[in-house]
Amino acid sequence: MVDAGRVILLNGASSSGKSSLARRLQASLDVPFLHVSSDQWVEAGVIPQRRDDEGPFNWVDSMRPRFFDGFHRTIAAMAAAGNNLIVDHIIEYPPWRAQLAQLLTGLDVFVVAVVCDPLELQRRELCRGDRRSGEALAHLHENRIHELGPVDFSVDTTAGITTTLTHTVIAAWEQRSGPSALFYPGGR
Ligand SMILES: Nc1ncnc2c1ncn2[C@@H]1O[C@H](COP(=O)(O)OP(=O)(O)OP(=O)(O)O)[C@@H](O)[C@H]1O
Repeated sequence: MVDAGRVILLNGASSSGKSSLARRLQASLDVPFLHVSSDQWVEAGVIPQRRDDEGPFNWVDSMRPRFFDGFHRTIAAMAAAGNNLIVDHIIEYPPWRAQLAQLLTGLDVFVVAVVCDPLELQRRELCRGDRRSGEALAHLHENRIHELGPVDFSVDTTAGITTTLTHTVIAAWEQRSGPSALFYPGGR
């Protein structure tokens, strides 16, 4: 039996800087961590381009729930195989958080809220041009992703992801004790 990997779970709105922070953490940590994101699957072309509103290609009601159900299971599977993971994710709904808590029970998990000023989120969204306008604010105000339950640590990327900020996250992770806040009851 291998020892399970440790999981650092970054949760933040689109454009909050999760992927950028994940890469900085990966580069700074003294042990290898895999950076895992559902975006990587999307960018690799796993999803068929056809996304009809009805029938088997219906994305919103049919394919998307299964896609993320499976993505959540892969996090647990990769960690169980002994991989340390930095998971870059948007926990959009209370059942997603509950499922992650259930799947990751018994593992060493550290949940980090990646927050950013809404105006800066909108600015980044506009600049990058590869995200739907309003997506980041929808994560904050419709999904209320930062109200789904307690976290272990929180970082604000509004002023940039500096070496100091990266080391602050690593120091907090190194000082973690007891079960992750992920396993405490959710917020709303
Ligand atoms: N601190 C920052 N200051 C300025 N720009 C940033 C900062 N962090 C990230 N960006 C830029 O904002 C955009 C989004 O960053 P990133 O991909 O890291 O966010 P994300 O939270 O992973 O987004 P998504 O969930 O949409 O994939 C990128 O173009 C990135 O270069």
